[in-house]
Amino acid sequence: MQDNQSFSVKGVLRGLHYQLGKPQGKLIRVLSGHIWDVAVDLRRESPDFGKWAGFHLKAQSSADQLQLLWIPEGFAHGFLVLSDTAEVFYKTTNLYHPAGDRSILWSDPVLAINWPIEALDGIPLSVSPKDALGKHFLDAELPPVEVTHLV
Ligand SMILES: Cc1cn([C@H]2C[C@H](O)[C@@H](COP(=O)(O)OP(=O)(O)O[C@H]3O[C@@H](C)C(=O)[C@@H](O)[C@H]3O)O2)c(=O)[nH]c1=O
Repeated sequence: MQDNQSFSVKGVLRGLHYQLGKPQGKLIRVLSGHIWDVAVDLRRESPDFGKWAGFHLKAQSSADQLQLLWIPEGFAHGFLVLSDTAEVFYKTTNLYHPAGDRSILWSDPVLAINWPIEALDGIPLSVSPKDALGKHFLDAELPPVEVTHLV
């Protein structure tokens, strides 16, 4: 539906983002560099609700397999750039919908995401003002329960 591309330097942390109203599944590919990518299950009906999963994603070199990560609708998404620079390309299942744009705090203590900050070799984290004001998980406005998931 929409193609996005972002460029970031080492230490940039984006997330944890999701959209209300027009949820976005995301197919992630790193064009250059190395990121640690994380998905958080926000589907209240899911047995994995509130759990996170992290993945190292690197650009494909001639010897490597192509790495693509699929993040379904109903998940929050974020990543931390571990290489000097990184270009990330991702396709989404819905268009950007600013009114539904939401951010959960990357450092939320309930989620307790184990970001690989030690891999930054002392480079400080860089979080946007918007993401620094992300909601705590327990205060976040979550997507509605998907009736289709219950049957
Ligand atoms: C994502 C996006 C942002 N924007 C604008 C809004 C704002 O002015 C500027 C920067 O927005 P952000 O700070 O949200 O950009 P960014 O931190 O790159 O947001 C992305 O982060 C990763 C982790 C995701 O999961 C993506 O879905 C997306 O939310 O770009 C668009 O116009 N269209 C878009 O699709």
